[in-house]
Amino acid sequence: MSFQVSAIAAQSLNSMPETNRRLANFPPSIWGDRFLKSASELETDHNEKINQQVQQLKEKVRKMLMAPGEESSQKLNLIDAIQRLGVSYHFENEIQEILQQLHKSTLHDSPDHEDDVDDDDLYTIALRFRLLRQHGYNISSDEFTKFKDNKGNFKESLINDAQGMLSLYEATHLRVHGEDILDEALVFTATHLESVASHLSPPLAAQVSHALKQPICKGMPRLEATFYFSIYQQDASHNKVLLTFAKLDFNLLQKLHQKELSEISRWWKDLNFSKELPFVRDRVVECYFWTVGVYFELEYLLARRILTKVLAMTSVVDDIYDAYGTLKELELFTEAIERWDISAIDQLPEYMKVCYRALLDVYCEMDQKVGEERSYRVRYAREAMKNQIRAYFHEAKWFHKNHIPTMDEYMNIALVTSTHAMVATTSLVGMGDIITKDAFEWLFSDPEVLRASTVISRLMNDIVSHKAEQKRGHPASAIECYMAQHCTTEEEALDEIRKEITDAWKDINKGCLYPTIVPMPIVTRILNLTRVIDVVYKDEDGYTLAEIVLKDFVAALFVDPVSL
Ligand SMILES: CC(C)=CCC/C(C)=C/COP(=O)(O)OP(=O)(O)O
Repeated sequence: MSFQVSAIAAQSLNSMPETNRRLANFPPSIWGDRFLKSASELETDHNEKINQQVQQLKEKVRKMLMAPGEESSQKLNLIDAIQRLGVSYHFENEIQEILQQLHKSTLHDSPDHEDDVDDDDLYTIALRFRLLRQHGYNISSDEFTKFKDNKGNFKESLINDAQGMLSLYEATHLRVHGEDILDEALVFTATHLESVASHLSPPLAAQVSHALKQPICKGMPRLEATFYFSIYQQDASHNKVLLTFAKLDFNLLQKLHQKELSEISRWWKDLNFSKELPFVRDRVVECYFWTVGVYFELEYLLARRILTKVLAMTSVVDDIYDAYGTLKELELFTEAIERWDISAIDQLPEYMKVCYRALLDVYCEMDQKVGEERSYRVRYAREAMKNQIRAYFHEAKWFHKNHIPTMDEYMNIALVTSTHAMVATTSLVGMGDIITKDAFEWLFSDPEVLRASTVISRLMNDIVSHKAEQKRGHPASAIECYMAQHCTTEEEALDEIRKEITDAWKDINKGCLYPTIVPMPIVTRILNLTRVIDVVYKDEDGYTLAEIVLKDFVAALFVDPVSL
């Protein structure tokens, strides 16, 4: 779908002379005041009771997890269920301890490991591989060779083992460069799962078709949990304590998210952009969804508030640079951003003043909230935003000159305008003591994992949005640049770009393995940001066309409680 486009001769909102502006006529927000209203309803005694119940159930789950003497395959299944139901954040140390032990026994082939009679089926081996890789252990993929025949193909008999194939399929998404066996395994499992999906019994059939669209490791954990509740419930051997705990915990956290979203919606409404800047996308709810994809846990409350506000403001600035602003105005705004001083506001047209003031206010609030000791974080975040806006201006100049850059030239700038590096930097500002100056320096050194994540963000966005953007008038995207440079068709350009995305995921997987240069929670932010991209830009420009893509996801996370 493409939205209506018009280039109009508009009287500027602040009686500037008549100017030719591109208006994208973005679809309005679908949420209206929905999240604004709910704040007062949220704090109830009822929550307190549920809180107590959750604590009791949590202890029961912890005991199950730490119970000695179970076969490792059972433990793996329990860990997998805990993770997929979205509650592994309660048991990080316990899970780490179990997997560390398992990894040791896998490496040394200890007697414990040999005693495990049930651990050499495809399902269990692939599950163990996935869980260990997900937790940063660089376990070898060689073990999968035993599922090949003497011609080097995966054995035909595996086709009858849908559970095993699904488990292997999920494991392949953690592959790094050079793991040809997992490349082959992905083709093998995806092909056969597609052909058997419709013949499988209900929970497995739903699981397979979901997995083919959204593999676990690329999905947003909280969203995946909402899907997995019903799958797990239909499994006759499911653990009732765990399921009840996970559902109650989900609903409790949802209340907290609703409260935050209500506060953020209030801030957004008070900015009055719908009147002052009616030509920009109104997507504050989707920005909060994005942020919850980066971190959903209770402890990241401040980090979420900071990141959502920056995302919402970036979206406004993006629309001004991509569409509404004239080149002259953009030059003025870019200069004002370099100065980063409220006195620079005088040089701006009225509509830009509104945006500039709101942007600076967000960073002032950030400074106040993090306190003096952490104000260095805000300086990094500000630098990242300046880089971002410089790059926006660069793209705007290309557009006004009708310049189609080479791919290298394009990527140099477009990786910055993807917002990803700026968002990753800003995501650390409100986090706890684990963040140090070194973490920011690392981000600013363009590490491979961040670059890969940025490549995915830019290219996935371009694939789904370039047609509508070109129609309304927008700087060339990767697709136009690639076609012009290599004289290819659009389909050929898309094939090449999709390969780059696949390669970039391998870099991300590698970057998430120990040893990492910075603490894992920092790398996890980058991984989570990439997952958001996979969800938002999989088939459509889900951010702009929020009604088509994100509406149900937003409702699942912030509107509908899980039924018990
Ligand atoms: C939630 C986030 C990350 C908000 C920041 C604003 C933004 C750049 C959104 C994507 O817009 P786009 O698809 O128009 O980007 P581009 O102009 O780079 O194509």
